[in-house]
Amino acid sequence: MTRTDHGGALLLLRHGQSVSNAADVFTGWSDVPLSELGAAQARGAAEALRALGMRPTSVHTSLLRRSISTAEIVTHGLNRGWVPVHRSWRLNERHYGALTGRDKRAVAAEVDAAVFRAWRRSYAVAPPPMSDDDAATMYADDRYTGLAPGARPRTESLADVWQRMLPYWTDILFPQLLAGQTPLVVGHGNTLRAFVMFLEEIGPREVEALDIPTAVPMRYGLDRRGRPVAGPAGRYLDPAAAREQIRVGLSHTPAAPCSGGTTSG
Ligand SMILES: O=C(O)[C@@H](CO)OP(=O)(O)O
Repeated sequence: MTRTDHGGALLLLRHGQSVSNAADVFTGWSDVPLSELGAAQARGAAEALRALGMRPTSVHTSLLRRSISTAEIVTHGLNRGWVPVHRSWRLNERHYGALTGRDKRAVAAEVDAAVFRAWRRSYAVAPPPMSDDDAATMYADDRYTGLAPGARPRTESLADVWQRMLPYWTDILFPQLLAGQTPLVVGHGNTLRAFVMFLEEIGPREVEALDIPTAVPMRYGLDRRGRPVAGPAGRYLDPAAAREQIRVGLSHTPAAPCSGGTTSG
């Protein structure tokens, strides 16, 4: 694979608001649709990318419909519905274990605030695992038949998320970037936290304060060493839109740490 002079650019986008985000429910691998606001946010993301002249050459989604729908809205909004699409369970949201489908405020009322925060935002701590029955239902879904039984998560920490995303970066995204392409990854709040942690070499403590707003595009170019770097304005193509999302998000679940500006999405 030949590397171009400038390398490619990686575009990252969290899906638009889902109905579970709107209801403040732990989502993880549950497959919920976009809310009306989420679909409008996806149209806005397409508009932002078009205004800034961003032209993705491939699109990468999880197997979850909030990622797939957002990607469809964005590519059609850019008049680039023809670009190759790759989908992988490796890009799924972090598996939220036994918290999946539970009301965030109800869980916050049951456990110590530090435990709740560690489940949501720490690097190393995973929430309690999903029950056998719930896992059996989840993995009866056709989309997961390719996943070896031993590789079907019952819960995941952010560290686990990065481990299962790493082959996708190494085998699919990085070669595309070295070839000068512009892959667009339409991901999830916690998978994109793991991506940003890796790309910006953020440490486990610092990542606790990192949150990713819905449908605000981010861009990383490649430096001369092939290391991805954020542009002069930082990771967000529209920092003002990111700040607005963060401000709105702070009215949700009272668990997000405040330093660095976070949102529950
Ligand atoms: O529920 C989820 O899967 C995630 C993102 O939507 O929530 P949180 O922001 O609490 O990690």
